[in-house]
Order: sequence, then structure tokens, then C-alpha cells
Amino acid sequence: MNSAKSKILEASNLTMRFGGVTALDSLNLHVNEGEVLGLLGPNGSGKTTFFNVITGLYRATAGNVSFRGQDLTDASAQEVYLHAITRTFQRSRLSLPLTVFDNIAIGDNRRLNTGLFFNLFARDQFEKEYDRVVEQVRALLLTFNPQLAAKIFEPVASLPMIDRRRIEICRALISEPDLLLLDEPSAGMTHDETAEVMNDILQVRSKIKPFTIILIEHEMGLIQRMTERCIVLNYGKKIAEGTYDEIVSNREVQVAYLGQE
Ligand SMILES: Nc1ncnc2c1ncn2[C@@H]1O[C@H](COP(=O)(O)OP(=O)(O)OP(=O)(O)O)[C@@H](O)[C@H]1O
Repeated sequence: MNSAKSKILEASNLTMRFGGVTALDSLNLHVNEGEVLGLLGPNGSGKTTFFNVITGLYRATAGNVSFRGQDLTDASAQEVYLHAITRTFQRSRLSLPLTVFDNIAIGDNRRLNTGLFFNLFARDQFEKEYDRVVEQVRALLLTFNPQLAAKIFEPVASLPMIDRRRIEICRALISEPDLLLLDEPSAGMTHDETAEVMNDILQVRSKIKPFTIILIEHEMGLIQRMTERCIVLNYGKKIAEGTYDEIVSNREVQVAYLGQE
């Protein structure tokens, strides 16, 4: 039996410089289809920059990114999204006066018809399309977190932090990505809240499809529970790679990241 795992994403010699700062320094890494990969490292080690380069927000100074063998190095954010790669951000990027539905539906712009003629004049078709999207968002919420489904038309401003984080994750999931990039989902939440949201993600993953995840996270308990493999960065370079147990017993990781002498 061939047990070799296929790669969904590969970065080769990926480099990102901001003036004199080298945020990613000839980084080589790959992500396997269907795995949950933890991306760790001290503050400023290049984790979010990696996401920003992968998702087309920054253009790499040098190196390559390929997704299922296709070159995405110079792809725009929209092109990356069309390849079924979505992400969340460390800081909330929700529109607070809008409803849960609005904030999630916007994540499916691949399928939404945004043409002026369609939206202003094709009213029958528009209403059918609207009903379809409502059902799609409701179905995702019912799988993700049924209590939130009951709040689908409430403004986000009225909801607690944990629900806002769920909405951000649902916005990234509504387009049914193959690769989900989660940038520190525990930020601003308690330990228990984070555990709840992670359970919701695992639930969706087991019920809908086993999409691949790259998880940036400082909370080590979460990394231990969620990931199959981890990569540790320091100064934009990979300093360790392996299972949670392997990386926490790695001397360089202990000194650079875990604060042990
Ligand atoms: N847009 C930018 N302009 C200039 N420097 C930047 C920019 N984005 C990131 N950097 C720098 O690149 C380095 C890596 O930052 P990055 O945010 O990727 O680190 P990180 O590992 O995600 O950190 P944290 O864990 O604090 O989120 C830092 O020195 C940061 O100041």
C-alpha cells in the first residue's frame, strides 16, 4: 500500500522582506492533504506574514508557493480564494451593524451574483437567490453551532466575542474551502471558549468534509489537541518540524519559543 501523503500546499525558498526586516527567510515547508498543521513560533517570527503571502495580500520578495501543483506565487487574493483557500484574521474583521447572515454570506462571493442588473431588476431571480443563500448559511450554522443559527438575523454587535469568532470562521467556511488558514483563533477568548469553538470546527470537518487546516496558535494545549504535525518558525526560518511531542522536546524550540533555558 502506498502510504505517501499528497501535498496540498508547498512553499519553496519563500522570502518576504519589509525594508531591512526579513519576515520570511528562504522558508521551505509543505502541508499534506487533509491534515491539521500547527504553525508556531515567537511573536514576530513570520507566521501571519506566511498567511498574508499565501493568500495574496503580500507579494513574496522571492521563492514560490504552489497549491496542488499549481503555481500561486503571484496570485491575487481573489485568485487564491477561487482555489478554495480561505482564512481568518487575528483581529476581528466583522461588520458589527450587519447581521450574522450578512457577515457570513459575504464569504461566498464566488457564488453570489453581484451584477447591478440582477440585483436591481431581476427581482424574482434575486429573491430565489436570496432564499438559497439564507438556507445555505442556516445549514452551515446548524452544523457548526445550532444556537447561533437561531440568531441568524441579529446584528453582530449584539453578540459576545465567542459568537463573533464563530461567525468569522463560518465566513471562511461558507465557500467550502479545501484549505482553511486559522490565525490565532484563541485571541481575545478564554480557554473554555476556545475549546468550544475548536469543537465546532472539528464537528463541521467531520460532517461536511475533512478540509486541510493550518493553525497559528500560541496556546499549546490547543496545538496538542488539534494538530497532527507542527512547524516552528523563528526569524522567518523553520527551526523544527514534527508531532507535538517531538517539537516540545526539541531543544531549539524550548529555547527560542517555550522560554526554557
Ligand atoms: N506590513 C508590514 N510592514 C513591515 N513589517 C512587517 C509587516 N508585516 C509584518 N512585519 C514584520 O515582519 C515580522 C514578522 O511579523 P508577523 O506578524 O508575520 O509575525 P508573527 O509570527 O505572526 O507574530 P505574532 O505571533 O505576534 O502574530 C515582524 O518583525 C513584523 O514587524
